[in-house]
Amino acid sequence: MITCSSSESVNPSPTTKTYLKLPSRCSSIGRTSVTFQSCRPLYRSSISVRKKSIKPYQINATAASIGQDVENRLQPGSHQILDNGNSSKQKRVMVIGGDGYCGWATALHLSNKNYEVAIVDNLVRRLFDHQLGLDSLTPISSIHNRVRCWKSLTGKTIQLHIGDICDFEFLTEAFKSFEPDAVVHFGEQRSAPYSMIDRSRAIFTQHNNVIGTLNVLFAIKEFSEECHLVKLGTMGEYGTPNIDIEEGYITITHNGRTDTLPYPKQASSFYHLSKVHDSNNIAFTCKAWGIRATDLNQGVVYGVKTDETEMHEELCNRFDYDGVFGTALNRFCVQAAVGHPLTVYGKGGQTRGYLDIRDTVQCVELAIANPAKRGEFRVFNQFTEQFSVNDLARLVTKAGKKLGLDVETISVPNPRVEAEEHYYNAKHTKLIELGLKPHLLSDSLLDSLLNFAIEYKDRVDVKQIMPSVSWKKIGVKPLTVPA
Ligand SMILES: O=c1ccn([C@@H]2O[C@H](COP(=O)(O)OP(=O)(O)O[C@H]3O[C@H](CS(=O)(=O)O)[C@@H](O)[C@H](O)[C@H]3O)[C@@H](O)[C@H]2O)c(=O)[nH]1
Repeated sequence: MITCSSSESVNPSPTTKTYLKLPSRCSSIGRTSVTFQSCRPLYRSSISVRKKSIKPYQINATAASIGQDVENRLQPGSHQILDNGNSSKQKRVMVIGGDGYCGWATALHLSNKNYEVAIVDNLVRRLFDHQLGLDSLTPISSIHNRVRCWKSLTGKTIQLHIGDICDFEFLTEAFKSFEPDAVVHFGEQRSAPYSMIDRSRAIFTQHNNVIGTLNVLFAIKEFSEECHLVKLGTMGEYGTPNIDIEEGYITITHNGRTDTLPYPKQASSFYHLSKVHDSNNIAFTCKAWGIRATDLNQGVVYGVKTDETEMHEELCNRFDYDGVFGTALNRFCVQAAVGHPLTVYGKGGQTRGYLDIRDTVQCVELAIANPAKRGEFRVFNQFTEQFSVNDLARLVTKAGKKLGLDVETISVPNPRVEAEEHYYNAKHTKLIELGLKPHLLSDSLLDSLLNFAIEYKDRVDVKQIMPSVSWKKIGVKPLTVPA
């Protein structure tokens, strides 16, 4: 049994400085505070915004107590880089959005691989849950307790900088104090339904994502020009064209002339569009300023456990199953566990690239270990297998039957505007060439995901399962959530 010495200290230190930006109500660009005049409060309850001087807060945990189980998972070796060609130091990776689903798993993985890690996060993902009345299937610890627990188990420190990257003053502090060699940027509003709730959420998503990324690009240019940006993009940037999807670029011959051009983008939500805008801004700054960047066009992620999050319950990752943040396969597993019919939207022929969260962390590590060149804008399609929604429903039904679950499927009127039957064939070879060893969706993985959902099924709020956000009905009026 492993004990974690942080578990008694639930509250963060009173000296913690935080700056939380509330969605859509106000935001700041650089030192200029901008208020969206037309944005009214989103919800009936009022939440005050504290806007204070910003100092990164570094957690120092208590002494390590390492059990045998944990020791087995710890990684030997360290990632060294040459410093001015003379001495060497550990590679320093800033994980923006390191408190979220993919970010937390990645921060732990990189720390375990002996990178020096700093998490930058404004904790707004937790605020979305409070505002919308949602919760993770799994109970999750505060970020402060998470990093204390990690330190306690492994002896490794993860720095914590709580603040908003849309605030350039905060980001500057974080960059200057940490001096990253690489920045992994997960710090965006990542739900397509969230971005389609109402006008203010659409604006929040695009402002937060596009301005945040622009600030990161400016910070790299100003303070850390050798730094490699590893940016989480999405396969959704490409849409569902009736031709094969390439990795970022396509060579076209037109009127007798040939060129290699960015692959056409046809995103289908304000969220997915924000990623398209990001890609364009990054590509431009690679050319104009010589930034080195990798855009990881990730597919739909499933799963929850990684080697590191499994080490202790306080390291447990979040697992979303609701109609706003839950993604298809994770949702279907929870639905099967609680006896809710699987919610296939429309005809169910919607096909996407999928990957296990253990491959997300592997892919990010591979991108960091093999950086882009100065001025290069690299694009990798980050998924391992393609499935239609109907395929997923069939797989979960079969796996559920083996566990004695009676799994039904219903066709829900599609709340989105998307093709429900289409051609889909996307390339995904570049990460494999770099050494990715995929965890493909197997019967045993589905069994374990279903068992995981069954273990926590008492925490499921079935009211959150059906989709509630309609692409066509989005309006200008801020939507509130009934109690
Ligand atoms: O209960 C459900 C949930 C989803 N779908 C369908 O499943 C497909 C995927 O939806 P999703 O909610 O699993 O994923 P999506 O909204 O596309 O977004 C997720 O996956 C994206 C990768 S991709 O889909 O664009 O490749 C990431 O960028 C996002 O951050 C992540 O939230 C869609 O056609 C959707 O209509 C259903 O049929 N039933």
